[in-house]
Amino acid sequence: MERPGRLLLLSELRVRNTAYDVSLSRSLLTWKRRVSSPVYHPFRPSVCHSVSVSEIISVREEEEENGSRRREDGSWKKIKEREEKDYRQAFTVLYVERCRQHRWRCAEVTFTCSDAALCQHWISSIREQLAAITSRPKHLLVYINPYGGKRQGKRIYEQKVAPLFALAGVSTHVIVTEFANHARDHLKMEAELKKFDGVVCVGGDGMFSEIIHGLIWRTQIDNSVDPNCPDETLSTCSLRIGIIPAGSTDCICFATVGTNDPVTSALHIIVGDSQPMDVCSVHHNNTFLRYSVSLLGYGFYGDVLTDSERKRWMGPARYDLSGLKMFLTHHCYEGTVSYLPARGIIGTPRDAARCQSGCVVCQHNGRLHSERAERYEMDDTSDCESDGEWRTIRGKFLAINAASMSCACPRSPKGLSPAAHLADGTTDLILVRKCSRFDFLRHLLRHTSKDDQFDLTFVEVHRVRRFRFTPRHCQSDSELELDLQENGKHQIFSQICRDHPACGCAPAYSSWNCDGEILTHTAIDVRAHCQLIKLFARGIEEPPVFEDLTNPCAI
Ligand SMILES: CCCCCCCCCCCCC/C=C/[C@@H](O)[C@H](COP(=O)(O)O)NC(=O)CCCCC
Ligand SMILES: Nc1ncnc2c1ncn2[C@@H]1O[C@H](COP(=O)(O)OP(=O)(O)O)[C@@H](O)[C@H]1O
Ligand SMILES: [Ca+2]
Repeated sequence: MERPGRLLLLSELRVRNTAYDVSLSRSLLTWKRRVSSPVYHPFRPSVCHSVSVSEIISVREEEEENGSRRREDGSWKKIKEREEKDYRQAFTVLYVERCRQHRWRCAEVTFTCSDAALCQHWISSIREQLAAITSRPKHLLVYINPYGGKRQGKRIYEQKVAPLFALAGVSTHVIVTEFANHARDHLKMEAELKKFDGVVCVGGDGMFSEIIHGLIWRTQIDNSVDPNCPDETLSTCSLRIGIIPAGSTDCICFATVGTNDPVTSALHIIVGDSQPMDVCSVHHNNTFLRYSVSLLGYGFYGDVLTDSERKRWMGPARYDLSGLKMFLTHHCYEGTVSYLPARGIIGTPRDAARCQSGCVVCQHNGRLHSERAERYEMDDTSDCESDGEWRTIRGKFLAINAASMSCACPRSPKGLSPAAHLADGTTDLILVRKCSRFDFLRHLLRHTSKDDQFDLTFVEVHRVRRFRFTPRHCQSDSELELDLQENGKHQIFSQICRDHPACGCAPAYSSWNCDGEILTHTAIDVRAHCQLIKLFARGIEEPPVFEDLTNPCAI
């Protein structure tokens, strides 16, 4: 919490008919109960509240008519003659209140004063402070997927989000999508982006994916960048994106805000938070396929997604059923993974520390990345190819996953890669080699417990800037020959496995799950782009240990 700084206003006002010293500085609104007697009173401790100006949602003048005051819901409350005789002028401050598990709520406090001019002075002073915050959005473009998750997107927006935007004076242009890719194409070709301060996505990870595809594509075209070239340095998108969770997994919202709660997300949008985020571009043979911000998964997660699409009618529960089915199926896939390790950065995928609000790892690695990009631009060489040495791994895998962020979600609150960073310009490449069903179950279960899912002999994890994958059936003859020379014996076993599918590594083909969408190709080239987009979020906040120590009133 910030220190109050120079006071702009200090008055004696009342809250529920009790006298308070209320002060306003550029950073804080504080109200402290007046102590009538200097004698220490154990049952009536000095009560002090403070709220950061940056977390005030709005201020409302309370109307008074015939001795009654209008409540927030529009009903009228009689003013008690005896109690508030001289305190009939009132204003209400609406502000962010933190609840359990990273949830935010809109709380309010009503101050009464004896003097109409003083009341107006308070209202206008708070409004002036709010108007001076330039990072707050005033006009938003909202896309609602009415069919995401439990099909509640429209209701969630209308009942929980729109009233908060109205309170905060945020105007909106709302589009309820009519078909898949409606939002993406509207952003790509039609939307008048100059009119807006941000885009809001009401839906799940798949819907968010549509939004970033529209925005990133449009930004590249506007800046004459060729999105088909995997070596191009992409232009960063200026518009921030807000996510109102209304999908099935909602991992991007969970991993950037800490909870899947529409009110919390709406409040992060209103206060104008900003969280940069890495984006991976996925290419096949120098042709652009898709962008990914969370999970790129081949094998297990690709198969779960493919199977679950046929069960969409079940809603979010489809993933549990398909997850169980694919676990029992236990397919393994052969292929070659090559990757470019991230060099010079701080942080590893095995760190105990997590990416949090104001993360120093993201700041440091982000700076490093832009310095390098500037240097490479002057040298006119591609940053990726000259960045280090490629390493290659051939083998049979149950899953090949790349997590550009933790991918924390209600199913796995620590995520697929708990120490991954939102904005460090890297992705964590997780290789789960062929193992028994029992071992794979141990690995999966560790996503839901404190145990380290990477501390198993058949799992390896690398923090990378770029990687390529070629499934065995797409390898060229020369690559296959190289395989044979390197691994002749192993190839003979491969043949035996093919003839006996029960062993679990029959040459089945998987697909890539790219943020919840199935990719059309399996041989891919993936590159992490540091901080390409920004969200209306602030990363995961550390819960306060001792509330009072953070409260300036207590110091
Ligand atoms: C026996 C216990 C097994 C527990 C395993 C839990 C591991 C869960 C990790 C989930 C990571 C999810 C990463 C996010 C993926 C989403 O992009 C994608 C689409 O989401 P949406 O558009 O909202 O539907 N969701 C999935 O692919 C679902 C994966 C579920 C795997 C069980
Ligand atoms: N109006 C619509 N009709 C059908 N599909 C849509 C519509 N709007 C968006 N979609 C698509 O629905 C898919 C799933 O959306 P999403 O909001 O992520 O829900 P879920 O999390 O349940 O998968 C996305 O691929 C998106 O492109
Ligand atoms: Ca990252």
